[in-house]
Amino acid sequence: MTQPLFEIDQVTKTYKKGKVTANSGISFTIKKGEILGLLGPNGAGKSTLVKQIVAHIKPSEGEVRYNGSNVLGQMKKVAREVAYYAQEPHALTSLTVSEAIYFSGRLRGMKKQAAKSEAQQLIEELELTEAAGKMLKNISGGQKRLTGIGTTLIGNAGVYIFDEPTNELDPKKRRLVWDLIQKRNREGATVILVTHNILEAEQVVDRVAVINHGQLLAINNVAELKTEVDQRLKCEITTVHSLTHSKELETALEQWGTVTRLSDQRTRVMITKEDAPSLLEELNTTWSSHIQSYAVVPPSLEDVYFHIDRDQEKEQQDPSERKGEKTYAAAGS
Ligand SMILES: Nc1ncnc2c1ncn2[C@@H]1O[C@H](COP(=O)(O)OP(=O)(O)OP(=O)(O)O)[C@@H](O)[C@H]1O
Repeated sequence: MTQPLFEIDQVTKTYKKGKVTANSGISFTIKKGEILGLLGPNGAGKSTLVKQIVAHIKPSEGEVRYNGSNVLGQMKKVAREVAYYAQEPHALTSLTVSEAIYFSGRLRGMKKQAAKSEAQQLIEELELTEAAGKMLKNISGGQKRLTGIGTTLIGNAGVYIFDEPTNELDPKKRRLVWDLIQKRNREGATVILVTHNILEAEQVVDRVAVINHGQLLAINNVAELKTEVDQRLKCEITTVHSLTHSKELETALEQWGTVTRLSDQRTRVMITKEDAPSLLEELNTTWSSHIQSYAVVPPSLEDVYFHIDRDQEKEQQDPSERKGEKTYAAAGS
């Protein structure tokens, strides 16, 4: 078996003499060349985990190994080979955009000329040309983020860790950033991505680790996670009038599966894949004058996330509901 790139082994971090637990007993591996998403709500312990991975935080217990050795024993190598985009804004506010990107390349061991030309290329790719000569303290929040992306991408690190890279960016810039991250991954880089933006993450990640209350709740590829949650499809229907005035339609929909009213005129029916064609035919014939539009959608990563989160909330409320048989967390896979 090929050795994983990172092994996160029973990692725990506590603060305030053990009173605050940022994470607890987390174990999983990261494969070379994959894009792994870390999902979880605010305060879940995601940033703490990535800081442990890049050796910025020493675990209270357990260890993180990079290519088989503890990251704490090879901090210079890790700093050179693992580019980390932190959530906190850039500290070097008196540098210009191009200086910040150029010097990051130099710190990663690049020769002057190579750093200069790659910085120039990244400035163009990130559409920062107009801001290139301005100091970081004088540019917008979004431009600061893009500069941070540039300082992370320069120098072909091999591993990129991004903590919320698309915060504060407009939709066009977000797309630009995802494209650049995916391009690096196609060239062989490993990417770890912390994000709240599940819909965007779904487009780019190979596997997802779901974290909450400092614990790893699930790790698997998106398709597998989805089948573990619910194999039914969602049929979302917009009616011409409120469903309150179409009792017959509501009763008819209830024959197909669980009906949820999303708003006055929007309704969701959970249906099996096999039933979908017949339901659509009925909507098109019997109910066509009642219906404005409909769409059949498979479960999304967002559904997976809320499903897992709901399970954990239940377990915390009532430990007797602990679901020993749940097999989301394929730790070490
Ligand atoms: N230096 C610290 N001292 C005390 N508690 C801390 C410290 N850093 C983090 N914590 C606590 O550890 C927990 C996990 O924090 P962390 O920043 O890892 O979460 P996160 O998932 O990255 O959250 P967000 O999505 O909001 O950035 C939180 O309860 C946080 O308050």
